[in-house]
Amino acid sequence: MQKTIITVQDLYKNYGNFEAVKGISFDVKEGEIFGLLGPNGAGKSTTLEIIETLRDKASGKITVDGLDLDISPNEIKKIIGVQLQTSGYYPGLNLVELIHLFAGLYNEHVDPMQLLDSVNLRDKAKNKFKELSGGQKQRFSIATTLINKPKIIFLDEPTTGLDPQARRNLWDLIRDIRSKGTTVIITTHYMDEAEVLCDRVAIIDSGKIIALSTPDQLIDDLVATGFERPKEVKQANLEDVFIHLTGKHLREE
Ligand SMILES: Nc1ncnc2c1ncn2[C@@H]1O[C@H](COP(=O)(O)OP(=O)(O)OP(=O)(O)O)[C@@H](O)[C@H]1O
Repeated sequence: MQKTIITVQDLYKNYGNFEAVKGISFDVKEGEIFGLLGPNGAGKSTTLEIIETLRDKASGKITVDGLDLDISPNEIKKIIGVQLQTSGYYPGLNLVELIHLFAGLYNEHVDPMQLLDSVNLRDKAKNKFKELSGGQKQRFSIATTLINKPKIIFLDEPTTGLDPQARRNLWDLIRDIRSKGTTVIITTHYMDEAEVLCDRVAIIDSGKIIALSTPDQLIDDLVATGFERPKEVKQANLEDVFIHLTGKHLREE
Protein backbone atom coordinates (compact mmCIF):
# COMPACT_ATOMS: atom_id res chain seq x y z
CA MET A 1 0.00 0.00 0.00
CA GLN A 2 1.32 3.40 -0.95
CA LYS A 3 1.52 5.88 1.89
CA THR A 4 -0.86 8.84 1.82
CA ILE A 5 1.12 12.11 1.80
CA ILE A 6 -1.69 14.67 1.47
CA THR A 7 -5.20 14.44 2.87
CA VAL A 8 -7.82 17.07 2.08
CA GLN A 9 -11.09 16.65 3.96
CA ASP A 10 -14.23 18.66 3.29
CA LEU A 11 -12.43 21.79 2.10
CA TYR A 12 -14.48 24.96 1.70
CA LYS A 13 -13.35 28.38 0.47
CA ASN A 14 -15.36 31.49 -0.28
CA TYR A 15 -14.36 34.85 -1.69
CA GLY A 16 -16.97 37.13 -0.08
CA ASN A 17 -20.33 35.60 -0.92
CA PHE A 18 -18.91 33.47 -3.70
CA GLU A 19 -18.21 29.83 -2.82
CA ALA A 20 -15.20 28.81 -4.93
CA VAL A 21 -14.55 25.43 -3.23
CA LYS A 22 -17.53 23.48 -1.91
CA GLY A 23 -16.54 20.51 0.20
CA ILE A 24 -13.61 18.92 -1.61
CA SER A 25 -11.99 15.73 -0.24
CA PHE A 26 -9.12 13.72 -1.70
CA ASP A 27 -5.89 11.94 -0.83
CA VAL A 28 -2.57 12.07 -2.66
CA LYS A 29 -0.26 9.05 -2.42
CA GLU A 30 3.45 9.40 -1.88
CA GLY A 31 5.37 9.30 -5.17
CA GLU A 32 2.42 9.72 -7.50
CA ILE A 33 1.70 12.36 -10.12
CA PHE A 34 -1.74 13.61 -9.15
CA GLY A 35 -3.68 15.81 -11.57
CA LEU A 36 -6.33 18.39 -10.79
CA LEU A 37 -8.43 18.92 -13.90
CA GLY A 38 -11.38 21.18 -14.51
CA PRO A 39 -12.70 24.12 -16.50
CA ASN A 40 -11.60 27.71 -15.90
CA GLY A 41 -12.78 28.92 -12.53
CA ALA A 42 -13.44 25.41 -11.17
CA GLY A 43 -11.35 26.03 -8.04
CA LYS A 44 -8.12 24.20 -8.90
CA SER A 45 -5.66 27.01 -8.14
CA THR A 46 -7.58 27.99 -5.03
CA THR A 47 -7.33 24.40 -3.75
CA LEU A 48 -3.61 24.19 -4.55
CA GLU A 49 -2.84 27.54 -2.95
CA ILE A 50 -4.62 26.51 0.25
CA ILE A 51 -2.56 23.30 0.47
CA GLU A 52 0.56 25.36 -0.30
CA THR A 53 -0.30 27.50 2.77
CA LEU A 54 -0.55 30.58 0.54
CA ARG A 55 -4.30 31.10 0.96
CA ASP A 56 -6.65 30.76 3.93
CA LYS A 57 -9.47 28.25 3.82
CA ALA A 58 -12.97 28.74 5.19
CA SER A 59 -13.12 25.24 6.69
CA GLY A 60 -11.89 21.71 6.26
CA LYS A 61 -8.91 19.70 7.39
CA ILE A 62 -5.64 19.33 5.50
CA THR A 63 -2.72 17.13 6.42
CA VAL A 64 0.59 17.18 4.54
CA ASP A 65 3.07 14.43 5.40
CA GLY A 66 1.43 14.02 8.77
CA LEU A 67 1.50 17.77 9.51
CA ASP A 68 -1.77 19.56 10.22
CA LEU A 69 -2.01 22.70 8.07
CA ASP A 70 -3.72 24.62 10.89
CA ILE A 71 -0.98 23.80 13.38
CA SER A 72 2.25 23.52 11.36
CA PRO A 73 2.09 25.66 8.19
CA ASN A 74 5.75 26.60 8.48
CA GLU A 75 6.82 22.96 8.74
CA ILE A 76 4.74 22.22 5.65
CA LYS A 77 6.43 25.07 3.74
CA LYS A 78 9.78 23.37 4.35
CA ILE A 79 8.80 20.12 2.62
CA ILE A 80 6.97 21.48 -0.41
CA GLY A 81 8.15 23.13 -3.61
CA VAL A 82 6.00 25.80 -5.21
CA GLN A 83 6.54 27.54 -8.55
CA LEU A 84 7.05 31.29 -8.21
CA GLN A 85 5.06 33.72 -10.29
CA THR A 86 7.41 34.93 -13.03
CA SER A 87 7.42 38.40 -11.47
CA GLY A 88 9.32 36.89 -8.53
CA TYR A 89 12.58 36.58 -10.49
CA TYR A 90 14.79 39.60 -9.83
CA PRO A 91 15.46 41.05 -13.29
CA GLY A 92 19.11 41.93 -12.70
CA LEU A 93 20.26 38.42 -11.73
CA ASN A 94 21.28 35.53 -13.97
CA LEU A 95 20.10 31.95 -13.41
CA VAL A 96 23.05 30.94 -11.24
CA GLU A 97 22.64 34.05 -9.08
CA LEU A 98 18.90 33.42 -8.75
CA ILE A 99 19.57 29.85 -7.57
CA HIS A 100 22.10 31.13 -5.02
CA LEU A 101 19.54 33.65 -3.82
CA PHE A 102 16.74 31.09 -3.40
CA ALA A 103 19.09 28.56 -1.82
CA GLY A 104 20.09 31.24 0.68
CA LEU A 105 16.45 31.94 1.51
CA TYR A 106 15.92 28.24 2.22
CA ASN A 107 19.25 27.95 3.99
CA GLU A 108 20.18 25.12 1.63
CA HIS A 109 23.44 24.38 -0.10
CA VAL A 110 22.81 23.76 -3.80
CA ASP A 111 25.18 23.34 -6.73
CA PRO A 112 23.59 25.68 -9.32
CA MET A 113 25.21 23.99 -12.34
CA GLN A 114 24.01 20.57 -11.23
CA LEU A 115 20.49 21.90 -10.77
CA LEU A 116 20.58 23.65 -14.16
CA ASP A 117 21.89 20.42 -15.72
CA SER A 118 18.93 18.52 -14.33
CA VAL A 119 16.57 20.77 -16.30
CA ASN A 120 18.80 21.07 -19.36
CA LEU A 121 19.70 24.72 -18.84
CA ARG A 122 23.47 24.58 -18.29
CA ASP A 123 23.99 26.66 -21.43
CA LYS A 124 21.81 29.43 -20.03
CA ALA A 125 23.56 29.71 -16.66
CA LYS A 126 24.68 33.29 -17.32
CA ASN A 127 21.41 34.42 -18.88
CA LYS A 128 18.70 36.39 -17.11
CA PHE A 129 15.26 34.84 -16.65
CA LYS A 130 13.67 37.27 -19.11
CA GLU A 131 16.08 36.07 -21.81
CA LEU A 132 14.70 32.50 -21.71
CA SER A 133 12.06 31.04 -24.03
CA GLY A 134 8.70 29.94 -22.61
CA GLY A 135 9.79 26.32 -22.23
CA GLN A 136 13.09 27.29 -20.67
CA LYS A 137 11.30 29.61 -18.21
CA GLN A 138 9.06 26.73 -17.15
CA ARG A 139 12.04 24.39 -16.73
CA PHE A 140 13.86 26.98 -14.65
CA SER A 141 10.81 27.62 -12.55
CA ILE A 142 10.45 23.85 -11.93
CA ALA A 143 14.15 23.74 -10.99
CA THR A 144 13.56 26.41 -8.36
CA THR A 145 10.84 24.26 -6.76
CA LEU A 146 13.53 21.60 -6.14
CA ILE A 147 15.98 23.83 -4.27
CA ASN A 148 14.73 22.90 -0.79
CA LYS A 149 14.70 19.18 -1.77
CA PRO A 150 10.94 18.99 -1.24
CA LYS A 151 8.87 15.85 -0.76
CA ILE A 152 6.05 17.33 -2.84
CA ILE A 153 6.03 19.84 -5.69
CA PHE A 154 3.04 21.78 -6.98
CA LEU A 155 2.89 22.70 -10.66
CA ASP A 156 0.05 24.98 -11.78
CA GLU A 157 -0.43 24.64 -15.56
CA PRO A 158 3.29 24.19 -16.23
CA THR A 159 2.91 23.50 -19.96
CA THR A 160 0.44 26.20 -20.92
CA GLY A 161 1.65 28.06 -23.99
CA LEU A 162 4.46 25.64 -24.84
CA ASP A 163 5.05 24.04 -28.23
CA PRO A 164 4.53 20.26 -28.59
CA GLN A 165 8.23 19.39 -28.13
CA ALA A 166 8.63 21.64 -25.13
CA ARG A 167 5.55 20.03 -23.55
CA ARG A 168 6.94 16.53 -24.08
CA ASN A 169 10.27 17.64 -22.75
CA LEU A 170 8.57 18.94 -19.62
CA TRP A 171 6.65 15.67 -19.20
CA ASP A 172 9.99 13.83 -19.20
CA LEU A 173 11.33 16.27 -16.62
CA ILE A 174 8.27 15.79 -14.38
CA ARG A 175 8.53 11.98 -14.68
CA ASP A 176 12.20 12.22 -13.86
CA ILE A 177 11.46 14.25 -10.72
CA ARG A 178 8.84 11.69 -9.67
CA SER A 179 11.22 8.80 -10.31
CA LYS A 180 13.45 10.28 -7.60
CA GLY A 181 10.60 9.88 -5.12
CA THR A 182 9.05 13.36 -5.21
CA THR A 183 5.26 13.55 -5.24
CA VAL A 184 3.90 15.85 -7.95
CA ILE A 185 0.57 17.67 -7.97
CA ILE A 186 -0.22 19.31 -11.26
CA THR A 187 -3.07 21.25 -12.82
CA THR A 188 -3.54 21.21 -16.56
CA HIS A 189 -6.12 21.95 -19.23
CA TYR A 190 -4.59 19.40 -21.60
CA MET A 191 -6.35 16.05 -21.31
CA ASP A 192 -3.73 14.26 -23.43
CA GLU A 193 -1.14 15.47 -20.93
CA ALA A 194 -3.13 14.27 -17.93
CA GLU A 195 -3.71 10.91 -19.62
CA VAL A 196 -0.04 10.16 -20.22
CA LEU A 197 1.41 11.85 -17.17
CA CYS A 198 -0.92 11.45 -14.20
CA ASP A 199 -1.29 8.31 -12.10
CA ARG A 200 -4.63 9.60 -10.85
CA VAL A 201 -6.73 12.66 -11.58
CA ALA A 202 -9.51 14.52 -9.81
CA ILE A 203 -11.94 16.35 -12.06
CA ILE A 204 -13.26 19.50 -10.39
CA ASP A 205 -16.27 21.43 -11.59
CA SER A 206 -17.84 24.45 -9.87
CA GLY A 207 -15.89 23.83 -6.68
CA LYS A 208 -16.71 20.11 -6.34
CA ILE A 209 -14.91 16.92 -7.28
CA ILE A 210 -17.07 15.10 -9.80
CA ALA A 211 -14.69 12.21 -10.56
CA LEU A 212 -11.47 10.81 -9.11
CA SER A 213 -9.55 7.80 -10.38
CA THR A 214 -6.81 6.69 -12.75
CA PRO A 215 -7.19 8.04 -16.29
CA ASP A 216 -7.63 4.44 -17.51
CA GLN A 217 -10.44 3.72 -15.07
CA LEU A 218 -12.27 6.96 -15.89
CA ILE A 219 -12.08 6.13 -19.59
CA ASP A 220 -13.26 2.53 -18.98
CA ASP A 221 -16.16 3.82 -16.87
CA LEU A 222 -17.22 6.14 -19.66
CA VAL A 223 -16.97 3.39 -22.27
CA ALA A 224 -19.04 1.10 -19.99
CA THR A 225 -21.92 3.59 -20.26
CA GLY A 226 -22.07 2.85 -23.98
CA PHE A 227 -20.16 5.98 -24.96
CA GLU A 228 -18.44 5.60 -28.26
CA ARG A 229 -16.05 8.09 -29.74
CA PRO A 230 -16.57 8.99 -33.39
CA LYS A 231 -14.12 6.79 -35.30
CA GLU A 232 -10.85 8.46 -36.25
CA VAL A 233 -10.59 8.29 -39.99
CA LYS A 234 -6.93 9.26 -40.22
CA GLN A 235 -4.02 7.32 -38.72
CA ALA A 236 -2.29 10.50 -37.56
CA ASN A 237 -3.14 14.04 -36.59
CA LEU A 238 -1.58 17.44 -37.21
CA GLU A 239 0.45 17.22 -34.00
CA ASP A 240 1.98 13.96 -35.29
CA VAL A 241 2.92 15.82 -38.48
CA PHE A 242 4.45 18.66 -36.49
CA ILE A 243 6.51 16.33 -34.29
CA HIS A 244 7.52 14.21 -37.27
CA LEU A 245 8.75 17.24 -39.23
CA THR A 246 10.40 19.19 -36.46
CA GLY A 247 11.78 16.31 -34.38
CA LYS A 248 11.05 14.93 -30.94
CA HIS A 249 14.21 15.98 -29.27
CA LEU A 250 15.02 18.91 -27.12
CA ARG A 251 16.18 21.84 -29.13
CA GLU A 252 16.94 25.43 -28.51
CA GLU A 253 13.43 26.65 -27.79
N1 LIG B 1 -8.79 36.48 -5.02
C1 LIG B 1 -10.02 36.19 -5.47
N2 LIG B 1 -11.07 36.99 -5.21
C2 LIG B 1 -12.32 36.69 -5.64
N3 LIG B 1 -12.61 35.60 -6.39
C3 LIG B 1 -11.60 34.79 -6.69
C4 LIG B 1 -10.25 35.02 -6.26
N4 LIG B 1 -9.46 34.02 -6.72
C5 LIG B 1 -10.28 33.21 -7.41
N5 LIG B 1 -11.56 33.65 -7.40
C6 LIG B 1 -12.72 33.00 -8.03
O1 LIG B 1 -12.81 31.67 -7.54
C7 LIG B 1 -13.14 30.77 -8.59
C8 LIG B 1 -12.08 29.68 -8.67
O2 LIG B 1 -10.87 30.26 -9.13
P1 LIG B 1 -9.54 29.40 -9.35
O3 LIG B 1 -8.47 30.33 -9.76
O4 LIG B 1 -9.32 28.56 -8.16
O5 LIG B 1 -10.00 28.48 -10.56
P2 LIG B 1 -9.15 27.53 -11.48
O6 LIG B 1 -9.87 26.22 -11.50
O7 LIG B 1 -7.73 27.50 -11.04
O8 LIG B 1 -9.29 28.24 -12.88
P3 LIG B 1 -8.29 28.36 -14.15
O9 LIG B 1 -8.34 27.05 -14.84
O10 LIG B 1 -8.95 29.44 -14.95
O11 LIG B 1 -6.94 28.73 -13.62
C9 LIG B 1 -13.28 31.61 -9.85
O12 LIG B 1 -14.66 31.88 -10.05
C10 LIG B 1 -12.53 32.88 -9.51
O13 LIG B 1 -13.09 33.98 -10.18
